[in-house]
Amino acid sequence: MTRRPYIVGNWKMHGTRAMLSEARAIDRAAQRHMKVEVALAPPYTLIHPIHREAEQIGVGAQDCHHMDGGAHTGDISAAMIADAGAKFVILGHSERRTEHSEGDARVRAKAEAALAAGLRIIMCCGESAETRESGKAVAFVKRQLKASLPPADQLPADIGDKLTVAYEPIWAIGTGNAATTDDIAEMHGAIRALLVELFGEEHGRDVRIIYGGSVKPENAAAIFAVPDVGGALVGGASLTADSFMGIALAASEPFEN
Ligand SMILES: O=C(CO)COP(=O)(O)O
Repeated sequence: MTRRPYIVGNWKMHGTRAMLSEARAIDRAAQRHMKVEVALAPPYTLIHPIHREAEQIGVGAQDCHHMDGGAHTGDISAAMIADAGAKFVILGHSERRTEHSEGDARVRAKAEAALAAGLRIIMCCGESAETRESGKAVAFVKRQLKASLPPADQLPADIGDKLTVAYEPIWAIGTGNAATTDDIAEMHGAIRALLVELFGEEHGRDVRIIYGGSVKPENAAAIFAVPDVGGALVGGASLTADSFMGIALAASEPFEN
């Protein structure tokens, strides 16, 4: 099955209620791009207000704790974000891995907790500039992803619906320098091969692999034309409806010919 392109906005630590008008505009515009699946991961505080109003877009969170509950001051569980209206959660983002010392085993525990709470997951992976320069990017990402994903027997049968992989090279995030289409093609091909090895031909091909790192309306069409690119995880350019929907338009055009 070929799934719709998946365009996800990661608002990171941006957005107060004043941003709800932007979310509304994204939701309205998304109704015109039904061939693309559009979603937003706002800060926790905006999940419920966006969920209440959104008719077309999916709403998710940027992280969750790996435990169901308990004495974890300042944390939030998968069940809590689901209760607020989240349908998915981004896990293993490099900013979490770096700023909160999250290793692969912790990320994997979060994935198991999220799936148990009925959430879909967007599992992030990506190498640093040093790793790329040393020529070990593909090996690093394959190892990181394999260690961060739950084993096949713990994943639900509808794996292509529950799991999306996001390749986000750290050096491309927020820099304005997206990876080249050649680098994206090589990495997404390697990730696809790993997914087929882990989950079998049918399920491994059903999982969308989306690219993140300085995606903008100007470079989106070229990136979406790369084989095995199933959408984008967008930071800065998802903060306004104009630029975010410019990216969604680039994803829908080839499918509207
Ligand atoms: O980290 C990202 C999305 O999760 C990418 O951020 P930018 O689009 O701002 O580079």
